[in-house]
Amino acid sequence: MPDSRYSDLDRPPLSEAALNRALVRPGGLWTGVTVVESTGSTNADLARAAQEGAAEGAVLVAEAQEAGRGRLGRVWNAPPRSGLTFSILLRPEVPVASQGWLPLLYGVAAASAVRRLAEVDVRLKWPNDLLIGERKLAGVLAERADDAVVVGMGLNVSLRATELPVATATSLAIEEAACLDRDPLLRAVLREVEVHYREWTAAGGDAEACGLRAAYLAASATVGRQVRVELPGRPALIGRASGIDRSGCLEVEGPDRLHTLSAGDVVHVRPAE
Ligand SMILES: O=C(O)CCCC[C@@H]1SC[C@@H]2NC(=O)N[C@@H]21
Repeated sequence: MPDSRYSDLDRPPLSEAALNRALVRPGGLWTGVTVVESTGSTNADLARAAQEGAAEGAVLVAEAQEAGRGRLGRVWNAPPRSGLTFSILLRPEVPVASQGWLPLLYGVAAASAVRRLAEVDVRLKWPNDLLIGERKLAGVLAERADDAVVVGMGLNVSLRATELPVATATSLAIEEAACLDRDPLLRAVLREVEVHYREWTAAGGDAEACGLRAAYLAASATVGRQVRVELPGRPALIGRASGIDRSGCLEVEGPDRLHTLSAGDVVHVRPAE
């Protein structure tokens, strides 16, 4: 049954011109925002552009995605204009060992922007899922393209309960958030990413020195919790998430020893205390 609280009027298109006016400025990180009606994957498109030599700071937004890519080989699809699906192209000049912080940085920035604008309590499931309670509001996928990194985000804005890809997801509309307007949400996320990225690169990628590690721990819903981590090609690990190391890896106190994980799918197995 259609949900009478929503109509297509709640899903106005994004204006490329307005976004460029708001975000692109001399000396700023963002060099241009492109809005397309539909594409396969904004991450794949920007990865191709990166390989062809595109400069840092390109932003690509799609009103609809037909083959959106998620972490660990999953898909990310949403009805047109019901969310934000966009990618950015970065060329971080920091040591490779520190680059694992980039997806976490993005999570911290996006969570802070959404929290402020939408007035919802967003926390981070490692590495960078945005959660409200235990429900997923947004996901972030960082992919290497030669020496560039493409970071894409999918944020559920006006999805109705019947449109959620999985029952464990949520949207700003379902959470009765203070803002369902995609334009200010997108601007806020990109501005916050720029601030954190500038601080992190100025600190040579040292997440401790620029306060990123502390900001991540403050936003984390995972550290301190009992977790099950599904690991690619290995049995799942059950233990207590105890910290984040210097490279952004998750530390889990397992039954045998301390494990340091650079990838994996975390499940919070007990409610937060
Ligand atoms: O699995 C996740 O949680 C990450 C989802 C990331 C989806 C976004 S949508 C925009 C960008 N383009 C893609 O193909 N994927 C990312």
